[in-house]
Amino acid sequence: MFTKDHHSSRIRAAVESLAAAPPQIPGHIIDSWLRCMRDYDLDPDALPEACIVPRIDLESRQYKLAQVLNEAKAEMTNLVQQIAGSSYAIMLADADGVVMNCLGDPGFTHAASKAGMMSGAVWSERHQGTNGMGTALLEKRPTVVQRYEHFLFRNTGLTCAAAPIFDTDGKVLAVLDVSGETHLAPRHVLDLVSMSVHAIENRIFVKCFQGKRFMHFHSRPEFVGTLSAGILALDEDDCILGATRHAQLQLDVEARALIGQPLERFFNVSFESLSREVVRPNRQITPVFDARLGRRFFAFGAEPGARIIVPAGAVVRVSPSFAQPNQNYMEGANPRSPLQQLQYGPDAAMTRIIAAATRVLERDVPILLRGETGTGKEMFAKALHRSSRRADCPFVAINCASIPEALIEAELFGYKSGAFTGASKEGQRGKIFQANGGTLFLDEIGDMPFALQARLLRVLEEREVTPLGSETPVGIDIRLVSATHCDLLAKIESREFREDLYYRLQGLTLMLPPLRERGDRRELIAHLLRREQSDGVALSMTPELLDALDSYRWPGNVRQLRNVLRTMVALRSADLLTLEDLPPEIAQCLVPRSAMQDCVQNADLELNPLKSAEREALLQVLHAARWNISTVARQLDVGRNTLYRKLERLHIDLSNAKKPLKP
Ligand SMILES: Nc1ncnc2c1ncn2[C@@H]1O[C@H](COP(=O)(O)OP(=O)(O)OP(=O)(O)O)[C@@H](O)[C@H]1O
Repeated sequence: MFTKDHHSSRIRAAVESLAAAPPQIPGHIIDSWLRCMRDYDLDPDALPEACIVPRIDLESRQYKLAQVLNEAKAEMTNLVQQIAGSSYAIMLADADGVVMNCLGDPGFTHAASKAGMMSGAVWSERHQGTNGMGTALLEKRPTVVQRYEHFLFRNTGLTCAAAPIFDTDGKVLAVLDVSGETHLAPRHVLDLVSMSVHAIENRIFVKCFQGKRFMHFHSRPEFVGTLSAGILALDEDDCILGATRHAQLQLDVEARALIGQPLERFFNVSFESLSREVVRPNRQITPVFDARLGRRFFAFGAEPGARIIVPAGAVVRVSPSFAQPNQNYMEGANPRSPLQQLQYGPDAAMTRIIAAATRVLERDVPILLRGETGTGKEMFAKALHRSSRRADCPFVAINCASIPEALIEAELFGYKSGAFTGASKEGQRGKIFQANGGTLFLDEIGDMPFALQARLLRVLEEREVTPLGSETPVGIDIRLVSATHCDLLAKIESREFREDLYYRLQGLTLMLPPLRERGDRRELIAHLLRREQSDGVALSMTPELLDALDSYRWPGNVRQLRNVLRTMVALRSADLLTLEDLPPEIAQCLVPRSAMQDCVQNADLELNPLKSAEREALLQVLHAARWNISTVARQLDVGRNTLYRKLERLHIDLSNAKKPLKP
């Protein structure tokens, strides 16, 4: 145990006379201490303020790193389970050392956030001195930093194990870290972190080359299909499209020398000869030879669509039929924009409105969002803003229904000092001006006082605001998004809403579907439940509960669903939620599942006998699989999209099938 003085004199002595540094201090730690003193001018005793990036910066970094974060999620949850019970935080930071995601032991993550271990905190070496994430990013290799190896005395309570995540060209994308106050066996933890990093890299690789053929290989047969195996992605002509880091290591060739080359230049096999083995019940591996050096490897080939082995550390503990995120929607070769992330699975209405909004994203078209309360209109407006080039400028929301009528004018347009009794001396910039360069979201626009509507219209037409008490207009550049749950046409009819303003607001009107009509409801439930498990505890639910939540009518839409899940999580007796956890007011409204089938049986159909028989057969399979589309797709060995097309052709309407007959 060192005192503060001891700690800093030990570092200074080691840096000043490298030869005299105690041998137990590893070389990479001394190198890092040197950088801290000479390059960053840090003081071991200093207590610098934790550096936290602004929220908007964090969100844009998370957006850029979306694919890595998506693929890392499951692995981080695995890690949580593997080191459960210790006081630790598991963090993923981007290549600049900014923490993107932080999970861990609930007791510790609270204390950890005080030590700056939280989303948005910067753990680069420059900011925090020698530390797991910052030093691993610079060293570009898995790194342990134990207590007094930290440069800043204030971090010496921690032990960190971190490993960088690379892309296939060797560029560092991010870093995964486990940091704790307890003295975890650091080498063991580093092994776990390194395994998770390999699993994440493999997942990203497989996702990037989705639909391609893969060859898995290793020099030892027992390692084929494990994390240490190499994976090559191949096109139909056996040409190499990509290679994982392990593939490059084993072949001792860099990606750029592999890509575009025929497979036969490196192995004495064709993909055909390998994949023939895969159809056998027990996946066989085939001995193959390195075409250049004659070394022996073992390999198997996986056809596109075949279940690809993405070796992972441990299996995530979720109930087997709990809706997993729909792979096609949650992930993809390209990161999804914040708008696209609002869709969790197949749903025609969401696809349509997201596509329409994306088309006008960079055009000066005002958007009017309609939809029942709680359908996510404000979330949609925010996502629209974050997906556009205005993302770095303000998003300003104003709820026209909740501001007293007397204040709304000042709130919107601002005022000069002394404009009215009670006005502040300095005056105030109105919300419209605050949104300059960004997005102004007018929620509950139907409740805007009639008299004000004319002023708003003028602002929109002339693109300038004149604060109360002023005569000088100020030019503005805003994107306008408004929202309402009421029928504006009826309000126009009753002379409560100006028709000219209505047409000015609705350059594009988008109707958000109620939750009960969304085809991605089950995936949305799964997503919201995952959001509630921020303390790192893996929550799951029984299939019965998922069915029940799926079939409820949700008058309060996504807001109500989120609140119900939040309550269930808070009051739960175990991490596996069951029907018992349902709030009574929801449980009372449920209808037995058998009653739900009628609507699909009695559809008014015009199908030929063959199609009718196919429909019957498919209904039976769906029924047996509890209407789980992924299960059915797997059983029938077709893709989910093909299955959805088939359902449509055979007039099987899933959302009807699952809806209760009465709310
Ligand atoms: N697509 C979504 N994904 C995750 N959560 C959502 C989604 N849509 C809505 N929510 C949740 O529901 C809550 C309500 O959403 P939001 O305020 O955007 O709805 P709204 O339609 O604007 O409601 P209101 O009409 O009552 O103002 C949000 O706080 C959010 O937690």
